[in-house]
Amino acid sequence: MVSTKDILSDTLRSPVLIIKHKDKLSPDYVPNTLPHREDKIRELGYIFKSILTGEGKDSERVVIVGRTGTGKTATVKSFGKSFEDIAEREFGVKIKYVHINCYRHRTLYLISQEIANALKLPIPMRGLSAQEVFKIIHEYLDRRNLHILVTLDEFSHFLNTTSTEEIYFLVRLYDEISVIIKRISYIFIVNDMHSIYKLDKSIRDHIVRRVIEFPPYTSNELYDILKARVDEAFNENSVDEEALRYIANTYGFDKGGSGNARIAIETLGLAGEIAEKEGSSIVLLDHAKRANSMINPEVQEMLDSLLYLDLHQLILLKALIRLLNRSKAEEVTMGNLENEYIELSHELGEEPRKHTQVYEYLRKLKVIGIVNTRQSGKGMRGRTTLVSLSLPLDKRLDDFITQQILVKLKSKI
Ligand SMILES: Nc1ncnc2c1ncn2[C@@H]1O[C@H](COP(=O)(O)OP(=O)(O)OP(=O)(O)O)[C@@H](O)[C@H]1O
Repeated sequence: MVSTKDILSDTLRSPVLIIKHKDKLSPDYVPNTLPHREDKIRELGYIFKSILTGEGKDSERVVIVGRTGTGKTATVKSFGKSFEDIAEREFGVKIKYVHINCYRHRTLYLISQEIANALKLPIPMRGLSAQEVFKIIHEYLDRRNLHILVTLDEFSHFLNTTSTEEIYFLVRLYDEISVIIKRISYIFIVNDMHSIYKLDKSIRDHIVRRVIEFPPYTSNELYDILKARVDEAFNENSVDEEALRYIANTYGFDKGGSGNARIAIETLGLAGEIAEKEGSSIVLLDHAKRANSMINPEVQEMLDSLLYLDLHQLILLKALIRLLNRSKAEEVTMGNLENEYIELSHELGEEPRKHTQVYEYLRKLKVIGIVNTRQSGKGMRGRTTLVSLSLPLDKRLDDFITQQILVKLKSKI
């Protein structure tokens, strides 16, 4: 038996856990709600409705196109599962949703096997061709009065590696096998239309009937997605608003980011882990910044672009770092930054640039993405620009900038 004292002692000494359900942060997890993809689910519903009402005699097809991390897989999987349920419950129609990743299954044969597996359909051991397997599948669907909706995710891998005959067979299935009811419909997922447009028209027209585009997420959209994920995966009140906003702004397409929800969620998860490791009970802005610099591929590009900055742009950046270090604040006013810049310029034997020029430098640093600016809200006298660093204050970054300044100063002599 463990004593109350021991239990309590263990509990009090054990690290603070911020993340409640780690699995809900995994890239494979499909949440119940998909903010900002509701209209896409509706569109899919309209397209495949004809299978339920029996009015469509054709095999339905739709192409889903969008950059990486725009929710294509999650949305389609979520749609497929609900579609199966509602079809049976409310319409008495049996539909099986089958999701196949063409990166893993990039031949017609492997695709036919995956469909058979999903239907739990035993395929005779003797070597059947993919075409024969498709016929057996169709006979089975007829016998069971079943439809299947097959999603071919990462479809470009199939198009780029398989033979024209196989592509032709897959998409012109009903020219090859004669049936009364066409029971197989498709969703094709691609990152761009390139691999489809280069196909012969006789194939392409059987793929591109309808297209649904998934645009990259804006920062406000990412914010809603992250917020919903925080509610599912984290303990209550354990993620600071600022941290969330920072991640959303970093990846928001409208702010120059990639609009990729996967990386945004990954950053959130890592920020949670960093905070936990440090014994913090809340994920703060600095945790998010550090997570970002570990994950974001754009950070390296940002550092590379520092090599192209002018001497005075670098001095301004160094002044910002010095001021942030000294004040231990997250952001500084433009006025203070300018004073620091003037002081540092004098220390380096440089004539400080004019006010308007300094503003121009700041704009450049903002475009690169290394600094953020915002207007102060109420509470400060007048409105002033507040400047912060978008990377964590890190000694390596500081040293790198100092070194670049020295290089530039030397090359002037
Ligand atoms: N609207 C959303 N709401 C909640 N989570 C989302 C949303 N969109 C994407 N996600 C999450 O972001 C991650 C990436 O999404 P998903 O895999 O669906 O993107 P994708 O467009 O299929 O990317 P890829 O082209 O790289 O396969 C997943 O973890 C998914 O759950």
